[in-house]
Amino acid sequence: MFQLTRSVIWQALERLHQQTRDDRIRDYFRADPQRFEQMSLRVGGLFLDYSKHQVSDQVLAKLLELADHSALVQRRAQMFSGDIINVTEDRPVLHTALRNLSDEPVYVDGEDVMPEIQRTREQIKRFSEAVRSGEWKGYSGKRIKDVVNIGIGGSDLGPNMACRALLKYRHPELSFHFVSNVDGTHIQKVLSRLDPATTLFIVSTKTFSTQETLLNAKSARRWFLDNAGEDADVGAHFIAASTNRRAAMAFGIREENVFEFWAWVGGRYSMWSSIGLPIALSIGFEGFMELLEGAHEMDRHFIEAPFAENMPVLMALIGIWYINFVGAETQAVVPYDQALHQLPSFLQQLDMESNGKSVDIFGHPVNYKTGPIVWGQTGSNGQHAFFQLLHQGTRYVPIDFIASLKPEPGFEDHHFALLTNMLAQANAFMEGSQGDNQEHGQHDPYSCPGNRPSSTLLLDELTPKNLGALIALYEHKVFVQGVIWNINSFDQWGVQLGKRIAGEISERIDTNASDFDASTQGLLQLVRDHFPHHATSANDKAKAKTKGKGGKQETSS
Ligand SMILES: O=P(O)(O)OC[C@H]1O[C@H](O)[C@H](O)[C@@H](O)[C@@H]1O
Repeated sequence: MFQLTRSVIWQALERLHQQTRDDRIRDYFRADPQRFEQMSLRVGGLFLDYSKHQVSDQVLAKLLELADHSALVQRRAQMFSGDIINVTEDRPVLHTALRNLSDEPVYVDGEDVMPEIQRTREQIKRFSEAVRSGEWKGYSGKRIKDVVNIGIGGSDLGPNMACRALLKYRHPELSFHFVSNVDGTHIQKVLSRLDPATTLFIVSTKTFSTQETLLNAKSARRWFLDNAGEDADVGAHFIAASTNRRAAMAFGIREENVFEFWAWVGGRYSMWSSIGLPIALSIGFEGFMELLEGAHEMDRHFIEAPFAENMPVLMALIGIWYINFVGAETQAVVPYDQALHQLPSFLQQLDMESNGKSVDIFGHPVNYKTGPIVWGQTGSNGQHAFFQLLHQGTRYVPIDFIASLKPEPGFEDHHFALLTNMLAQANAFMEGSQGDNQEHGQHDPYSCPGNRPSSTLLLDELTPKNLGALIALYEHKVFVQGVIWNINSFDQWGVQLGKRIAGEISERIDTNASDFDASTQGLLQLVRDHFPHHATSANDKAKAKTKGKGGKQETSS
């Protein structure tokens, strides 16, 4: 069996790490005046500078060999052409088809999926135009003013992040709200500010079985019925984005208002599908198409560019260098752009749910590190919160700085300060500073060690198109890493386990839970005291479930 860590290239990379571990990044620049030109590239409206990394030319060449000798070319072709690469769920992975703007067909089980994707796009177009123009009326004849997306995970983070990022393109008479947490205070707070007669709810859930989303959707419907319309009016205020048409209709959503998507779209890759409906409602269908276009262009780049000039491949390889050879545990993402403040959360799910795996595609445990801990928040706020640790702490954290060049009219001075702060930080992380006592070999509290690496990603402007390209870039980076680690980036059995146990615990609220550990039993007892009324209903449900055993297993998200 092929073992990644025993391969000649892997071992050469380990040796290279020993040889270069004391290299200073700044010395690479001194030795090579062309380093910035050579280690930066542009794709459409995105510019990546990856020169400030502790990666010598030799290391980069060896990392590229690692990619050349991996299954990347083959797996990339398999993904784009609809082969079953999500092996544990027996599915293709085709978010790229959702933004396929070429005339090329994409086949699943011998059938071209492009016509149905186009049909759904048309449906999104018609609906978003009707709501935006005011032609779509609520039950009392008023136009929609507020849109509430109810969803969680991939059914929340993508549209939420994109709507906020593209806020300046928003329809001036529409406001957007995102409810995800099962904590009732979340939905309560949102509803308290809304008028049911002018509110549209989008129940966004691939499976239509996610507990948090269903509870929030039911509370929203109850609020609507208590404060406004009747059952027959629900259809004018609730629509769904789901693969589970039947469950959505059982909820009271009209068949024509269930916006379909397909099992081969993973939750965290779904903002290009009907899950992106809030984006189309906010910025208009044309803007939504521009988002798809940006992603499609990045897809083309990913397919066509040689690895040495391929933005997602280079980002993935540099990440692998830090994770597997240098030993970094985390990856920080710091957008110097307030509109991108949800981006770290989005990327956290994208990366950690995809590559948080410890067995390879054959089910064998891996003996190397896989996906990093992804975290971050906007600069310049982060500078005044956690940057201290990055500058002087004992951890080694590679950083992705992200910013858009074009300032907001009227706020040029703010934007200038924002960008110069970002450049200053990237420089300071690399250069560090020497304290006065350095030469005496004493520990100096003023000195910063430097040699901390970063990438800088610049968008010409934060447009729908550039945002689409940015997100597709990270999707492919995660994909490339998954291929090199030989893991399945498209399942999420850990999350499914949590969902299953949550169901089991809630069913045990009034029964003997002795098969759970003592801690869970003890804690459950404390919970039980507060929910005596739940006991009977949970028990009934448990009995009903036992009766109905053997039913079809719910599809995963
Ligand atoms: O869209 P849903 O079926 O409601 O699933 C929502 C979310 O559920 C889980 O958390 C999965 O791990 C996510 O990938 C998914 O996006």
